[in-house]
Amino acid sequence: MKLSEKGPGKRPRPPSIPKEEKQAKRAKSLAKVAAKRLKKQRGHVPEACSPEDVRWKDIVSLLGQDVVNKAVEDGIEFDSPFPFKSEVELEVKTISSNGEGLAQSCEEDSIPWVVVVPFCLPGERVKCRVFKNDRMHSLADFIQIIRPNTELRDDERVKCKYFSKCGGCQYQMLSYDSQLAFKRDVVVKAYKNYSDLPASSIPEIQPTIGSPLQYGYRTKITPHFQAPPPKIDRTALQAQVEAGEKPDWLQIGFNIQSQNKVMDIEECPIATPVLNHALPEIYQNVVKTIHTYKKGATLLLRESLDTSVDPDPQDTSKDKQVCITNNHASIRERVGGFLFEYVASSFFQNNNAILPALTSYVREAIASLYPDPSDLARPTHLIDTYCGSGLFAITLSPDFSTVAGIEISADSILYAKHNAKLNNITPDKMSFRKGDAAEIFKSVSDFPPEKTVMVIDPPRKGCDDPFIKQLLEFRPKVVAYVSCNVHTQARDVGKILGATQDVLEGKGEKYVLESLRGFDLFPQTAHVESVAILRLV
Ligand SMILES: C[S@@+](CC[C@H](N)C(=O)[O-])C[C@H]1O[C@@H](n2cnc3c(N)ncnc32)[C@H](O)[C@@H]1O
Repeated sequence: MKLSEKGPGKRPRPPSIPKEEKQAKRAKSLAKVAAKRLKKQRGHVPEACSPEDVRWKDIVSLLGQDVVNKAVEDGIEFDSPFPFKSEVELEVKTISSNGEGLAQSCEEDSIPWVVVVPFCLPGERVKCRVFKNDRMHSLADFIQIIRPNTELRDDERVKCKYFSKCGGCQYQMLSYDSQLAFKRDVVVKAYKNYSDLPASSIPEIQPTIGSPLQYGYRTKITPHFQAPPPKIDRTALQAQVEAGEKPDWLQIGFNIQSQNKVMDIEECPIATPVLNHALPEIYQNVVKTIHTYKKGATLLLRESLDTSVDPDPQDTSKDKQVCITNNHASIRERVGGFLFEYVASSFFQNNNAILPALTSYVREAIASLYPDPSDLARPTHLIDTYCGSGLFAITLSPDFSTVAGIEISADSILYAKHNAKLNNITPDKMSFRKGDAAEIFKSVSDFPPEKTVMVIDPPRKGCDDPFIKQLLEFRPKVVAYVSCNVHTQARDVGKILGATQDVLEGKGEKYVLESLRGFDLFPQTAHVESVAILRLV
């Protein structure tokens, strides 16, 4: 009989695979995936100064270089004692520069291995779930504190209801003084691990300067969300959201810790009150229109002074803070006695409260190198590389006769020129140009290097070699290096000081690191801004 003759619903079913066989097949395919992943890992070397690399240096320091070398020699550096998804209780030994706990088993015969667990502190016993194994360490999700470090931890300090789920702020259980002390250690370790400088070349690292606001300080947040699932019935979705119902799959907020998955956020305690006030309406607008989105999107909420009021650097009486969501709109803010405007999508520091302290510190740290105002060696010229919309060029300008800035973003350069005007600084004193930072050396031939200060404030990846090479050829008298990534800063400062012998040999000059200190632009998180002052002597 032909199959078609059997009629509908009469087709012979394929013989069902026994359960054990199915399980064995699945285990085999999982093992294949794990082996493939391991193969990839073995060849994977984290990029220098990346968070993985910074963590690896902390792991090596905890295990000891000899122990790591021995494990590599024995070929066991990927032999994790913790299977995927295993739940374990461990002792937290220290905290990494990324702000995660580095934990170990306390069994005497345990093999040397570190488990990286967020939201826990040195001296604590923590329960966690391993989700990834890597070279001599595992990454784990935090489950619970079994034994707290009562000297450091006070969970009453935690102000965010998403703490330990959202990937944002790891340090809320700490006192603010402890946060600042941890951040000082990050600067110390960065210079030890990345500068390649002898300890004698690194000055005593000064205490981290705290932010006047420890919550409610972030002037910019960027919640995001994913598009509707591809096969969803959009008409039904529209009816659902128009009826005021939010679909379960729609999450608008920030990423869950260690996951590439968004979680709903109704408020963010580190964001300013103005942004938190505006968030619910913006959130609801996305819910109501989600059926129109083909792709996911990132929202922008940025605090600004009301730009419909005429700008006045001195008069603050008409100041009114508003929330801007349009990427192309102008943002306005004050820093000390100066006014700044910039396009909403461009870079500007996100903690306005600490900016007067940061910019004054850089200004005073430079001035303190020449305490006598009549000193003829006092620098008169300033170059602000990576200048954005002119923050350092403008706030430091009262101490200099001539100022130049360079920046890759055309928008930021337009605004830097506008900001000079806004603050009554004339174009014969201050000029800005668009270009790669290294291009600046072509246009400052009339700047006397021995009277020039150079501010460097690059993105997280730091400076590239052509820039450092030209800096060493130009030889500005003072370099103020401001950075949101102290590891690349340490690497670059190491190159500037270390190259001195080769490049400046015969000229009787060398750069010295005069001072180094962190600024807390990012309270409740593990991030630290670092300011290094270098002088050619
Ligand atoms: C950390 S921000 C500092 C901006 C400014 N100093 C401030 O504090 O507002 C770094 C800036 O460098 C700019 N940038 C990135 N790569 C650059 C390059 N190769 N040359 C010049 N500027 C660059 C970015 O557009 C950004 O404005």
